[in-house]
Amino acid sequence: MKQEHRLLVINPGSTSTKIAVYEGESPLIEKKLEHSPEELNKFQDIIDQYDFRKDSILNFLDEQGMNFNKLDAVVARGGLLKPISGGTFKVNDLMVEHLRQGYQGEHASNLGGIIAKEISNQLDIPAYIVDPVVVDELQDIARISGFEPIERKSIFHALNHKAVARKAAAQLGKKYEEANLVVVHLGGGISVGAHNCGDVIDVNNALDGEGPFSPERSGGLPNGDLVRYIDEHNLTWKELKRQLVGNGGLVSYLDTNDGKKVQEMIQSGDEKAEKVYEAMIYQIAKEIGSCAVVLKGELDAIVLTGGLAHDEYLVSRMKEYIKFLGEILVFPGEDEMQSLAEGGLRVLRNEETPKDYS
Ligand SMILES: Nc1ncnc2c1ncn2[C@@H]1O[C@H](COP(=O)(O)OP(=O)(O)OP(=O)(O)O)[C@@H](O)[C@H]1O
Ligand SMILES: CCCC(=O)O
Repeated sequence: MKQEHRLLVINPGSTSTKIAVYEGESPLIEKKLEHSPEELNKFQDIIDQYDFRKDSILNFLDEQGMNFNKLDAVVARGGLLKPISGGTFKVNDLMVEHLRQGYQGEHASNLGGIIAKEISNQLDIPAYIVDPVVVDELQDIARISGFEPIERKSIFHALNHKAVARKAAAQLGKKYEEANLVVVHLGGGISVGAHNCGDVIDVNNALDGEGPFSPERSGGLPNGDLVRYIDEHNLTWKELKRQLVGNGGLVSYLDTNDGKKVQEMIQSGDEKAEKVYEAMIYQIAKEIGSCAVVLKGELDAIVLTGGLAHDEYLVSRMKEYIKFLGEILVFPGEDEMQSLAEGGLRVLRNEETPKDYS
């Protein structure tokens, strides 16, 4: 009988590192290693977490009695590289260099490709990344910001967007390449993308202050007031990022990034929590409306996904705003580990040629 390919899958997120071992499409081991703020705050920059994250992964796999020699590849979630098209990329030295330097900035997923490459080098097997956060399929007009020195960028939860969009299209009896969808990833960050026949032609840069606020991100802010705030507080770029990206949004107003906690606050009559949560839903709904306009109203469905899509209160409040736009499909949570494994398998099975990062 033909042996299925075995893959190690690594997905470093802002507060956790998800690990899995797949045999074909089936997970043999799955683990989410949670990292407390106390653990992570010890590190100045995300890249400084490299040894800590790698050791956490290797220690866990050792505890599981993992036989590394049976692996065929390591697949990881990739980070803030140069803008690239979607698909599976082989991790090469240039990619590792760009992930280390944070070519387009800092993000936990920068660590994915670097750790994957190191483990794969030791085992003499390939390392891949799939649909990294810099997948760029923007239509040209969407690149224009309104101020010439600054161009809009595509930075979003591409892996989950693409995976869920394919599922939604299948549910609608269409190929992804034939469907028009507005996909809404509701995680620690929130990205809302207009998917036009297989390409994400416009999306808010979820990491860099575009679009709605989210559990951890401020989203777009009034420019003038932001500049005054930086000036008054004498902030460096790094200090500002720390406030707006990790400590913006719900964290800034309610001191938590946890949607379930916010729900508890609302249920116990906390009026501020209710108002702020409603404002987040309102901003997301506005962004969905923008994407519906980008698609000129010709959309097959709006697709809600990510952790917050588990929250029935949020989903029903959201529907009040957007139901006039058409069908709404909900895929709570994310399927990133499975999507990473599938991206690696397509290459190992010679169904797809891995792309070269150059
Ligand atoms: N049942 C639920 N009710 C309300 N909120 C929930 C529920 N389950 C998860 N969440 C919230 O979803 C958010 C996290 O979503 P998710 O796990 O998709 O994000 P992440 O992976 O941490 O970050 P990102 O997706 O931005 O990379 C948190 O605010 C979490 O509390
Ligand atoms: C995936 C990039 C956007 C974010 O982390 O919010």
